[in-house]
Amino acid sequence: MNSAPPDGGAALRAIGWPFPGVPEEAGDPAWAAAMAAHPQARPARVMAQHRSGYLVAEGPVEGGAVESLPEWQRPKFPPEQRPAVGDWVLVEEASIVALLPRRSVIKRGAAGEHYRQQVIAANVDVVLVVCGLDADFNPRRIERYLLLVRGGGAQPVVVLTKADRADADVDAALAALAGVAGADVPVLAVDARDRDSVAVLETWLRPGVSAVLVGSSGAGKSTLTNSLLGSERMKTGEVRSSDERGRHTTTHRALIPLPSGACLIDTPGMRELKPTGEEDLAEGGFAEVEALAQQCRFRDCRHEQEPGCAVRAAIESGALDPARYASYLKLRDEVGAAAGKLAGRRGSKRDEKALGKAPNKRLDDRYGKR
Ligand SMILES: Nc1nc2c(ncn2[C@@H]2O[C@H](COP(=O)(O)OP(=O)(O)OP(=O)(O)O)[C@@H](O)[C@H]2O)c(=O)[nH]1
Ligand SMILES: [Zn+2]
Repeated sequence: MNSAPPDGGAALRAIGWPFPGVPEEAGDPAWAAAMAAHPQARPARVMAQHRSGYLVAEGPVEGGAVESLPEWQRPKFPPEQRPAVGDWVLVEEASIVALLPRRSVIKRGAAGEHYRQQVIAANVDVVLVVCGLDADFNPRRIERYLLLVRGGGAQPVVVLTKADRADADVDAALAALAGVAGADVPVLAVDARDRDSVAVLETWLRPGVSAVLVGSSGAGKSTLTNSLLGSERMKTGEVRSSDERGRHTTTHRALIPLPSGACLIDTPGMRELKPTGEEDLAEGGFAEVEALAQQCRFRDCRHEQEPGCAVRAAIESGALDPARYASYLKLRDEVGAAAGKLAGRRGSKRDEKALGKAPNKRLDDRYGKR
């Protein structure tokens, strides 16, 4: 049995431990099994990479450096399987002994010399997609964020800031997003500077929830964070020191406990989301465009000059917004290009003939030959 922490798990809960109660009551069979296999270990949450190891937290105040599992340091170990910010690990002494299975993940495609996937954050329950109701308001950008965060297992919530501004047209924005966000994505308009106004978000920020903010520069993410923190605000910059062995003094920028009981994960990677190639345009918010394409007379219709094209007909009748369709095409190409690189990488790793062609063919079927 894992030893119960003296506070019954409250410290872990403040940094997003997803279950009420003490750790050995982990409400997830895979987690419970991993914990049973390491009875001396304590759960901790990854805040950052740290030299060859990681900085982890066991509560809202302290963080410490721990050693990584040796296999994670092998150059060929798949980077997306190494711990990332938000991952839960089991720690014994000052070493990680296990990574608890991810409940959700936000990844991005990273093009370099070799195509890779990067895990930006793990175990994120809620993604707040922040966009200002000023000149920055852009349904296309929101559409893009929704596509990139869906599929990873997190719930997106669109937060329209600057609703208090004289030039904000809340009704027009909600109308523009009606076909974009879908019934499963809440859209809320707030004054991010006002604590009472942002309180509507607390429905999604309950204890045990881990949330991240995405949105372009100036959208109001820091303002929103400070309002959600309310009177706790000062704690974010607080530095505590500790003499315990193996402990380092650190601030808790990566995991920010909120008074509502949720935990905000703040990591720079959230600023640059790019398709991984695994996104699904139908599930990612473009179901109606994909459904239209199914109705074209020709299965390989390019929606250009072909007769019987349902997509063009919908644009002409006003049923499909041409800007949304243009955005769909652009994202489809981006996802398709990333998917091609992903398939190429997977193919080159195994038998080119056996596996390399199959994913490419599947992608051609889905997205057309490019
Ligand atoms: N009137 C009004 N101003 C807001 C609101 N939200 C943010 N602002 C202002 O917009 C500016 C940018 O807000 P930030 O919170 O710094 O934006 P950010 O998303 O954190 O920007 P980066 O740190 O560059 O990513 C600041 O001057 C805020 O005061 C709002 O709801 N209403
Ligand atoms: Zn067509």
